[in-house]
Amino acid sequence: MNTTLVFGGSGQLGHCLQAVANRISFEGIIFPPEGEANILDVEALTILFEKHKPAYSINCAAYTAVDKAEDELDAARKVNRDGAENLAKLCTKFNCTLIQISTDFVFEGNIPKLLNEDDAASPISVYGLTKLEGEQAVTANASKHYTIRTSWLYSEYGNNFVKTMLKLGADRSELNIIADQVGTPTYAIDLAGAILHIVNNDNHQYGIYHYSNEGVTSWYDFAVGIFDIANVKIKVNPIKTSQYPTKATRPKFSAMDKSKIKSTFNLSIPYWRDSLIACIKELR
Ligand SMILES: NC(=O)C1=CN([C@@H]2O[C@H](COP(=O)(O)OP(=O)(O)OC[C@H]3O[C@@H](n4cnc5c(N)ncnc54)[C@H](OP(=O)(O)O)[C@@H]3O)[C@@H](O)[C@H]2O)C=CC1
Ligand SMILES: Cc1cn([C@H]2C[C@H](O)[C@@H](COP(=O)(O)OP(=O)(O)O[C@H]3O[C@@H](C)C(=O)[C@@H](O)[C@H]3O)O2)c(=O)[nH]c1=O
Repeated sequence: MNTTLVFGGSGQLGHCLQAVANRISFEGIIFPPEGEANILDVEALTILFEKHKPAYSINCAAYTAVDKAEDELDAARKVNRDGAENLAKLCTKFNCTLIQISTDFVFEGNIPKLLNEDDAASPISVYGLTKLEGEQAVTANASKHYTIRTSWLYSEYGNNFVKTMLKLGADRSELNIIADQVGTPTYAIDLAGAILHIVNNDNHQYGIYHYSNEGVTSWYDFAVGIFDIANVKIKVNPIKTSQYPTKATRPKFSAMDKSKIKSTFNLSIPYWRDSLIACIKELR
């Protein structure tokens, strides 16, 4: 039986992988505690690889605080680039396939079209830059890798936009939400299912893939959908990016084309609103 090691298992996607692996009785998946699986600690990682001899490693570990990263380039780069590079080198040494998770924020997002894997990445934030450097480190150092770019993750676990909206909706009567940033929300449970599907149906077509839910929306329409589905009465005002100043600049348009992952792995992807309904049902 193959062993799969998950790094960053205590984060949002890590929790979703645990939930889906349990649900589908996925065998041989291990979630080592962060104390034993710090992706910056090559010695500890080597011990783990020697012990478990994994066929797959899934890297969910990341520095994900987008605004904070603007003041913490070194800290973000350490985890997002150096950590990914450490895992890539060990995977090559131990003949393991690395599944690296990346982001739509590697794109500048100035062209209103569905982005595919060959479109040029040109990040406009420190977080996006360090995630792109992580992708490049993986491509350069892992002989077998699937690098999956995803976007706007949410779930019942960790911190995310859906939970923030529900929290704010409980004690505010009005909210201003940016309407001129467009992309696709992704239920992290769906992504976790897709990752385990790839492990189960590995056809060695290594490289970069895009995965989000289907459809395109703005943060404003996403928020309206959240309150509508959760039956929360609140006034939501559409605003421009310039009316909601943040440290990091975010792409205006970062919806991705998923044709490659769907055809390569025979995957079907749920529409974003259907998955949002499923998540809110879990949350309630
Ligand atoms: N969240 C989102 O909207 C999106 C996320 N992504 C990508 O998806 C992946 C998963 O994101 P998500 O689960 O939401 O992120 P989280 O921030 O929820 O989880 C990241 C996890 O990584 C852990 N971590 C940080 N540094 C290290 C380290 N040195 N060694 C081991 N673990 C570490 C964190 O632990 P601790 O909390 O203790 O620091 C945390 O548990 C990331 O690669 C992210 O860049 C892509 C698009 C959208
Ligand atoms: C809370 C709030 C946010 N917003 C806007 C700010 C921002 O443009 C957008 C989302 O804000 P958040 O800070 O929740 O999301 P953010 O952390 O920017 O989300 C990103 O995280 C990283 C990790 C990724 O990889 C990306 O794909 C993306 O999911 O909503 C409002 O307009 N009004 C509000 O009240």
